[in-house]
Amino acid sequence: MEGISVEQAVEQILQHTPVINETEETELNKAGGRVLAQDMVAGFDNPPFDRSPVDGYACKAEDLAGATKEHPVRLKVMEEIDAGQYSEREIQQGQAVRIMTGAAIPNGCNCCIYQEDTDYGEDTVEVYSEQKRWSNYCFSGEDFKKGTTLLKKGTHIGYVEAAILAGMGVAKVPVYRQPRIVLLTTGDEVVEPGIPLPEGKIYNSNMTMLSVRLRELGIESFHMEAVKDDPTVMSEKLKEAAKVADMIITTGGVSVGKKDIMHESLRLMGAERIFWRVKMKPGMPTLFSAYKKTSDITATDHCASEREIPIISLSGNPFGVAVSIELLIRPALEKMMQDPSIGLKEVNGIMADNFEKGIKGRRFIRAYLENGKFHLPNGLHSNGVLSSMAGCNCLIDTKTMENQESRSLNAGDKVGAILL
Ligand SMILES: Nc1nc2c(c(=O)[nH]1)N[C@H]1C(S)=C(S)[C@@H](COP(=O)(O)OP(=O)(O)OC[C@H]3O[C@@H](n4cnc5c(N)ncnc54)[C@H](O)[C@@H]3O)O[C@H]1N2
Ligand code: MOO
Repeated sequence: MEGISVEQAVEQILQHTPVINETEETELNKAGGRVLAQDMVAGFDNPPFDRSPVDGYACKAEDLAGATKEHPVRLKVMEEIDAGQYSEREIQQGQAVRIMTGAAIPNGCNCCIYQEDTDYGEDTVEVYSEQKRWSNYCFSGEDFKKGTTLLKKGTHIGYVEAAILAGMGVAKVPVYRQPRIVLLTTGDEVVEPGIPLPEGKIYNSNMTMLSVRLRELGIESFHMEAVKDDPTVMSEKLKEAAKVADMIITTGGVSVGKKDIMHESLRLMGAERIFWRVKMKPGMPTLFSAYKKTSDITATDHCASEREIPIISLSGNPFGVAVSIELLIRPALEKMMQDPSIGLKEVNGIMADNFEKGIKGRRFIRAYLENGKFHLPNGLHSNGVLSSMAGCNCLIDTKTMENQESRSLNAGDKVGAILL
């Protein structure tokens, strides 16, 4: 197979991929999936007060010595404290307060009692069990202490991290700005879904695949366009895209046919070819270029700065696009977004089925991993066929086959894969 290895391809893509260091503030509710651009330090103890974890009563544990159902201890109930209320009262020997879960425990108390262990009394209460000091008692700061760094710069914000930020009282979250990715597809045979299909045409599945996958990986902002098979038009579109993009992804037109326009389009644009062809199936004819863009001189910034924009041109076959997104684009996004959660996850397992095609070179095979076993979907494994990939959750990498010389992959073989 012609070309460089997948690893070399990734290395070269990374070399020409910028890290986005610009930051912005986003609303807390929109922070999920973003990456923190600053350490987040607690500004107060949480909870800010000692609180009851039960609905019941708070009192002094010493008062309850020897309490049983037969010989209850009777305490005077001074007041009721519900969650959200605060009492300045100092509780004395023989006294208790009625208290609800989450309410601030008043001074003088050192335990809380489940109301089920009492007679639910209003003015006085009979308590049926002893308590140790500090039992059913949550201390202020048990969640976090003022001055503690709770989340570090570079943290991927998931639902838990977002909720921690909410608990800290943060409404605007400092995050790295999102990469601006422009998606262009080529192909005179390709039309957009939603219109009747003319003879000789197919619907554009690559654009939707790329945009939805990017969204799944946390990238919302991008521009998309289907461009006809004309190198002059495409080179203009590429130049336009380069004005706004941090990265450009194209599909189709990278092979050797008369209409494989990407080579000429990128030359006309003035982009530098870094590599063409990767030793992998599908996605072999992937073309990677870098475009040096000089930003305009502005009034405030008198020196023109040069920026490099990576242009990843994928083959048109939809399964090739699906595989290349994972192997080539994800590592670039991981670097660009400084988000380790985007990195590839590798898994090992055992083949449950035979792979019926012969294996030449390094191949990535769609599969479904369940309980350590790789199941192959029904339907063709051709590179232009996507329908059989529905429901698959991994790509088997034939480089991980125990017997590298083997041309077949059979049930029982140990093999590795990347998770989708
Ligand atoms: N003589 C040779 N022919 C081919 C070679 C070769 O080495 N010598 N390589 C083959 C391999 S491998 C691949 S992969 C393809 C790559 O072709 P291109 O990247 O130039 O892609 P296209 O020709 O434009 O399209 C390939 C295939 O995918 C369909 N397609 C394209 N765009 C879309 C889209 N947006 N949505 C859905 N489907 C799309 C297109 O209609 C073609 O069927 O070249 C082989 N040929
Ligand atoms: O590299 Mo192509 O995607 O094998 O069919």
